[in-house]
Amino acid sequence: MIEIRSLRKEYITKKSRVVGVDDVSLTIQKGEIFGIVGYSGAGKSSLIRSINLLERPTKGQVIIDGVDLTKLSGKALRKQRLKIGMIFQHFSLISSKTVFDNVAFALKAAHQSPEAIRKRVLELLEMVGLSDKKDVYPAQLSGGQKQRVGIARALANNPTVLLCDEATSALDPTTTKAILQLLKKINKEFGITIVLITHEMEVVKELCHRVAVMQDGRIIEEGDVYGVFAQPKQALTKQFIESVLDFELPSHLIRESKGSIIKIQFEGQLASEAVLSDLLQEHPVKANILHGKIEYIQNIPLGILIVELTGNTNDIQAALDYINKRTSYVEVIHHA
Ligand SMILES: Nc1ncnc2c1ncn2[C@@H]1O[C@H](COP(=O)(O)OP(=O)(O)OP(=O)(O)O)[C@@H](O)[C@H]1O
Repeated sequence: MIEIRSLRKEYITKKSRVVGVDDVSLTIQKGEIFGIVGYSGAGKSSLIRSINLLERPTKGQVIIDGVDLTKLSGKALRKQRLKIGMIFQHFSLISSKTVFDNVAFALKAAHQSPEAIRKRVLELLEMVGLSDKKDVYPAQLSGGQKQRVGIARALANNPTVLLCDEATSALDPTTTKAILQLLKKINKEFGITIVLITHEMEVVKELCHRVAVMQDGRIIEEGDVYGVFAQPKQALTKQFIESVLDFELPSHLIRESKGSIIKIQFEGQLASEAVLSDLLQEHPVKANILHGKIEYIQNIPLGILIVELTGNTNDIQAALDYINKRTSYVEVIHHA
């Protein structure tokens, strides 16, 4: 378990004092995949780098499995850090070393025997699907392969925590998916707690169990991923969600509409109920579907339907009341 308590990170520059993280408290459970999302400058890097003390917090505590890292230094800190692996946006591999030696490097730092190192490196390279690349140099690898080496290196000392600093931001969508699948597998098979920072909500949707949204150094919203996607509370969270779930109706559809255009949201098993056909049997309105989709978040469906209702005002109001009762969320986007 990771407990972050009242963490503050200030940077003192020649001209000013910049607050990177402003009083953040967070508990991340063992075995969880926890996403931290925010725009550039929100403080995500400062926060994740404080977890392994790559940045030493100005104030506050970082307690991992009961050990307060902020109280440690020197050898004791280096020993605890072996339990925390980290991967980076630009991979941070050593260009003059082969794939094998890049991974072995992490084990040498932990003073393992050459035989144990060899066995472990081969095991790790097989796990990330790079056994055939062990003797090549980073420059000969694709971005996705480089990140696989980064993952193998990060896992070398059997950490309990893996920190991912924008780990897929430099990769194309297909490679991103493959790396996210690998991270999912690692989390499932080894029960490693994963903390990742990203500016892409799509990554959170694919991978995370819980998410926190950061703005100006603070966490402004936190919750399980399905709940945050289905019912975001803060304006910034809504903006992030829209980047994944939203779409724009062609403006002529809205201009020419003679009824009410509504957005209906169906959560979980409600997504498979025949609400619209029931509605049309019970209410004298017409329903014209303008857009519809079902997203699966953590394998739970979230259905979104945009419908134009036409009929007389009272019937439309009664239809809206009916939909309200049967679904999770309904919003009138436009009234003719
Ligand atoms: N070494 C530093 N010296 C001074 N200010 C810093 C330093 N590192 C970060 N900051 C400042 O701290 C704030 C948070 O930056 P941080 O890099 O943590 O945000 P971020 O959300 O990770 O952004 P990005 O996605 O662009 O990396 C910013 O105002 C940034 O300018």
